[in-house]
This record gives sequence, structure tokens and C-alpha cells, in this order.
Amino acid sequence: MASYSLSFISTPLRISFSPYSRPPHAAFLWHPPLVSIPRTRSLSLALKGVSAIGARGEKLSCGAVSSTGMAAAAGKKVEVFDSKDELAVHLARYTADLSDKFTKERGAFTVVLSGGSLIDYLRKLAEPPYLDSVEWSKWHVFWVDERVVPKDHVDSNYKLAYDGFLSKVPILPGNVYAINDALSAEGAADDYETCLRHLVKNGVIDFSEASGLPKFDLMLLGMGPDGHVASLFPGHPLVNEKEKWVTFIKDSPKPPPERITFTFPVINSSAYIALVVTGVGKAGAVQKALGSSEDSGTLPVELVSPAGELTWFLDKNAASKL
Ligand SMILES: O=C(O)[C@H](O)[C@@H](O)[C@H](O)[C@H](O)COP(=O)(O)O
Repeated sequence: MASYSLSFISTPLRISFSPYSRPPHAAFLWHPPLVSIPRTRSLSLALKGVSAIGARGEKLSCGAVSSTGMAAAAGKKVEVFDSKDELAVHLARYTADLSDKFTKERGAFTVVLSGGSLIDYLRKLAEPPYLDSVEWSKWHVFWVDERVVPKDHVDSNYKLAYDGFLSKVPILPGNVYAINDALSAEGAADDYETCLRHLVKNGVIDFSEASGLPKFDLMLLGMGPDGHVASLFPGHPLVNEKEKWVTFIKDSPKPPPERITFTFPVINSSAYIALVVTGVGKAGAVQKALGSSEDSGTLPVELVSPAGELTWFLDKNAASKL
């Protein structure tokens, strides 16, 4: 069993456990006497989570405490930030730490992006100190889902990422793997899967012998208010796809309708997943996934359960129902 030191990050009430790069599913020892925190509603939630899990003897990743809340669950870490800016600061450090780790370990860092607000939360990576310290030439960038539109279309996730992030950091253009936008949705999904298989074969993307699936180093996911992740929507049969690595949808409830998307087996084969979720409109789905909720049924986000480590990055609005 390993233990982790507690360190104050920004306010006296925020505690995190370092390093981020500890082994997935490492055990966690809770040392209440080391810290003195007022017994708030959120802290008692946190302690309930920790002791319940400890009582079952399960292995835990650590949780994080903030002035707005904490949750801890097996294999999951939940961080709640007072502001979106603070979230962006910590997401940059988390990503840069993983970039260092994988660059040293494998000589490459495979990062999977989603669309939506996530791209804006990567903005601090394009600023000092990360702009100069990250080994950008080792990055290989993919999309967990993409809208089947031209790359210069306003709906393109490639365009969103290029304008908001990729154009601001020195990632090699040849290491950015966009879909072939000249193909149909089905053709683009097949083509993207072929590209992934090639990159697994030549060692750029890690491979899980156990599952026979690609193992991306870091997947950065957003979540919709309905609990969708990637382009895997509640009640849609694609949620259950087990064979393909990449598939397509032509009736996406979120426009535009035609998209390609990674499937859950590939998503869950990742070494690290960050779920970045902000805004009160997502508080219900966050509550369903992490708190107590009367709702039956399973949201797609609840199926995110990586072989490696899952960290939720929430702002206090998204965490307001926890
Ligand atoms: O292409 C897409 O539509 C996205 O990849 C999608 O899965 C997104 O990540 C969520 O809808 C969250 O988006 P927001 O963070 O903007 O709400």
C-alpha cells in the first residue's frame, strides 16, 4: 500500500495528492489528523466516500478537497474548482505532468481531444511556463469524436482545436491526426480506425495486450448536459458498440447530425482520462454519475471507466448538486 503526501495548492481548504503520475489504482491512505478542515457539508460527503470505500477494502485513488466540494470513489478522482480559470490552471499542470511522464517513458505522448468547451480550458498550456517547457514535438493529437464537415467549417472540432489551441503551440503538423473530411461518415470512421491501427503497429499509440485495444496516454473528454461523451448519446445503440474502434452516427441529437466517434472499449482502454465539466446545466448529470440520484438508467458518462485513472475536473456550478 502506498501513501501520498497532502499539499496545499491555492487556498487553505484545497488539498491535492501528488504526484499525478502515480500508478493507476494505487492505494490511498487517509490521514485526517494531518489536516484541519471545518466540517462542511462537502467535507462530510467526502469523508463518507472515503470511509465507505475503505470499509469494503477496495483500492482507491485519492480524492481532492476544495472549498466547494470533494468526492472520492474507486479508480476515480474528483476535483472541484471555484472558477473556470482555476480549473484551466490545474488542467494545464495535469496535462503537462502527463506529457513529461509519457515522453520519458515511451518517447511519445498520445492525446485525444473532444470538441466543445474543453478546448478553451486548455488555454493555459499555450502560455508560460508550459509553452516552453512541454516537449510539444512528442505530442500526437487525435479526436475522440469529429463532426463530418470540412476542416474549415464552423462546426469542425479540428477547426475549434486548431484555432483555440493547436495553432498556439509547436506541435508538429504531421502529428495531428484529423479525419478525412472528403469521405462519408462511414468512410471517415473506417479511415480513422485504419490510421489508428497503423499507429499502433508502428508504436506511436500504445497497445493493451490484455484487451487487444489501443491505449491512449490521455483522453480529454467533455460531457453534454444529457450525459453524453464523445458522440455516444443516451439511448443510442452506439453506446453498446463492442467490435469497432471508431464508428459513425448519422442521427446525432446534438447538431450536426453526422459524426465519427471512438467507442467505449477504446475510450476505456486509456491510461488516463480527464472529464472536464462546467456549468450548472450539467449539475444533474454530474449528480447522477457521482452523487446520489433517484434516476434509473445509465448515462453514457457513467460508462467511462478506464483501465487507468479517471479524473473529473468540475467547476463549482457543475458540482452544485453533489
Ligand atoms: O463534438 C462534440 O460535440 C463534442 O466532442 C462533445 O462530446 C462535447 O465534448 C460535449 O458535448 C461537451 O461540450 P461542451 O463542453 O461544449 O458542453
